[in-house]
Amino acid sequence: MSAFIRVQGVSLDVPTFLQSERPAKGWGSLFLGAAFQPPKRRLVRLLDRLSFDVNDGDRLAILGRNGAGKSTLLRVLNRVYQPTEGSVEVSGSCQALLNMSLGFNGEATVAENIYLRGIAMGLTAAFIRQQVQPILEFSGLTEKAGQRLRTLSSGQKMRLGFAISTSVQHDIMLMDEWVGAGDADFMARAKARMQGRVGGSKIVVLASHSVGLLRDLCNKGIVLERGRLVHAGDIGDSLKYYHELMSRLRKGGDAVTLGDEAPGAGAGAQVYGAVEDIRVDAMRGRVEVTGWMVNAQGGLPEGLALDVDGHRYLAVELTRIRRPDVCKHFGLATDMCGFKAFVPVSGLRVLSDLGPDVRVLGGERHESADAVLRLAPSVSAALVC
Ligand SMILES: Nc1ncnc2c1ncn2[C@@H]1O[C@H](COP(=O)(O)OP(=O)(O)OP(=O)(O)O)[C@@H](O)[C@H]1O
Repeated sequence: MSAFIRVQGVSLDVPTFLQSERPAKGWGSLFLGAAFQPPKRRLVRLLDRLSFDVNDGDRLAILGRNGAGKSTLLRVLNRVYQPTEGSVEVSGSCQALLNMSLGFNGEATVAENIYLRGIAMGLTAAFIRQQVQPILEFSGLTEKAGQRLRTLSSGQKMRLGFAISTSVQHDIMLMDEWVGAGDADFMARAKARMQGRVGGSKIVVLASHSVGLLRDLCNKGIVLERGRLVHAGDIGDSLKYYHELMSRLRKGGDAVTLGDEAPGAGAGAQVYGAVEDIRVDAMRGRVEVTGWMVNAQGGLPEGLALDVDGHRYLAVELTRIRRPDVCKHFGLATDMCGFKAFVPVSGLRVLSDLGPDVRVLGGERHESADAVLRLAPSVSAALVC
C-alpha cells in the first residue's frame, strides 16, 4: 500500500489565558485583584488554512523561523492536535520523533518503560518482549534494566527514548530536528540507525533549522510564516524562498520577532560551512583560511577562529568572496558566502605545524565563533603531511 499525507484547509485555534497587569500595593489588593480580575481566555490561531500533499517517496522539509508553526504542524500530522478546521488524511504507519521522553514514567523501571512506550506506540506485548533486549543494548542500559527510570541521567533517558522510538520501521517518519545529543559513541550508532530508518521510510517529514541537512535529505519543502503556508516547491526553491524571506524580515527590522531569533541565529550550531584551503604565511606569522559559511537563515557570519591544541586564535580580517556554486546549491539569496580570513599564529613554518587536531570555527563574531566548519579532504590530508 502506498503512503501519503493529504492536508486540506487545516487551521488550528488554541485557547490562551491572558493575565492583565495587576500593580498591587499590598496583600489585600493582590487577593482582590486575583478574585475579580481572572485571566481572560481567548483563542489564538496557530495554523491558518494549510493545504499540501506529501506522496510516497517524498522527503519534505518544513522551513520557517522560530515560532512559525513547524512543531505545531508536526503535532497535527501526528494527531496530537485535532485541527479546528480542515482535514488531515494519513495513509501508512507513522513514527514520530517529536518528544522522545513522552509517556515515560519515572517510578517504573527502565524495562517497564519499554513496555509502556511500546504499548503507547501500538505494538503488541509479544513483539515488545522480543525488542526489550535489543533496545537495552542499543541504549547501553542493559545493567540498568531493573532500576527506576528517574535514577537515569537526562542523556540516558534520551538514549532510551530514541532506542524505543526507532525500534520499528514505519512507513512515515515525522521528525522535529535531527537527534543531536549524546556521547560520540552513541551518536555514531544513532546516526547509522536514523539513516537506515529514513532510507526505509516511504515518507519523511523533517522540521529543522539545519539547512545543510535539509538540503541533503529532502526533495521538497514548504515554508511557514506565522502559521501560514507561504511557499511550497522543490527543496532548492523552498530554501531560496526561506532565505529571501529571512533577509526581507531582517531588513524590515521586525525587531520583536527577530529578537526571538537572536539566540538561534548567533548560536554556533546554526552556522555551517567548509574550509577548502589553509595556507601558512610564515613571513607574516599568519594562517590564511579560505572556504564558505552561512547561517541557518542564509545570513553571512563574520567570525572565524582557529582552535589549535586547545589554544584559540581569532581572525583579524575576513573578506567575503563570491561563491555562485554554493549559493545555487543551498538556494541562498546572496552569492557572497565565500570567505578568506587571516588568523595570526606565530612560530609556524609549514601547514603540518598546526597538527592534525586543528579545528576551524565559524560564528557571527570572531570572539563567539564555535561552529566547527567541515574540512575539505584535501585540507585534512595536507594537515597530516
Ligand atoms: N499550546 C499552545 N498554546 C498557545 N500558543 C502555542 C501553543 N503551542 C505553540 N504555541 C505558539 O505557536 C507558535 C508556533 O509554535 P511552534 O512550536 O509550532 O513553532 P516552531 O516553528 O516549531 O518554532 P521553533 O523553530 O522555535 O521550534 C509560537 O508562537 C508558540 O508560542
